[in-house]
Amino acid sequence: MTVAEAATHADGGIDSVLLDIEGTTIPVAFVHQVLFPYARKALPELLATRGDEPAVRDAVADIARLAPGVAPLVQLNAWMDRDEKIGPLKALQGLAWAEGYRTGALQAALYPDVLPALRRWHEGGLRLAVYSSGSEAAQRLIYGHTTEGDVRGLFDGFYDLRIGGKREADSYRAILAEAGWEAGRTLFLSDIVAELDAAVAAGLRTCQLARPEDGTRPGEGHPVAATLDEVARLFALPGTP
Ligand SMILES: CSCCC(=O)C(=O)COP(=O)(O)O
Ligand SMILES: [Mg+2]
Repeated sequence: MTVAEAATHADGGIDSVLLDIEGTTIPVAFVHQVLFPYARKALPELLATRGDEPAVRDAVADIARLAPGVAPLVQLNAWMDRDEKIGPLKALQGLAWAEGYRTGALQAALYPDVLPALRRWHEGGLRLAVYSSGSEAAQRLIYGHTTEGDVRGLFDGFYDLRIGGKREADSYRAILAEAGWEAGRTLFLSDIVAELDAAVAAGLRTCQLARPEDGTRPGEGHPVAATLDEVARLFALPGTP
């Protein structure tokens, strides 16, 4: 759909926006070249020294259930090699990143268009929430440690894989039920077409972020935007520049 066509179809009825993180609000390069390597390096020591913490114990128990007989670190490395979106890996990565944000080694640099747009949308009365494969704790860390400070207050909710996988329509239904949002007035933003397809199956409106700096390719079946300002124009969101 072209920008003009989407604008024609826009009814101005969006009151809630659900946002993916990687490729939508944060550069793919930051996740793959900064966050993932940081966690991969930190995980051996984390497993060796923090095994008594409930969150670590729970994640290790989940790994044993999903991959019986495989050493936790071996399994984690295999999942990381394949960029698997799987609960215990995401929980442990979140714990590793917490230390990086605490020491200042990590700071989240969002795409430059993101915070100005989210602030306008928030001030304009839109409800915002996050849905990422990264754990809820990791999401809060990212938005709590951006280059512009703690912006967690912009969001009403943080949803992760506990609600279900991002390519399953039931996950979006569960988010709507929990948030009390209406499907037809909720816009889901992501760079991944399979996620957008699942959201459409649950009745949500969708827009793909295809950001040239990430090399994301526009897919079929959804309006496409390169920035959140373009999303705002396509869907007549509050504070459209
Ligand atoms: C919470 S930031 C790290 C994101 C992450 O771990 C990941 O796998 C990317 O998932 P997304 O659903 O945001 O594309
Ligand atoms: Mg993404």
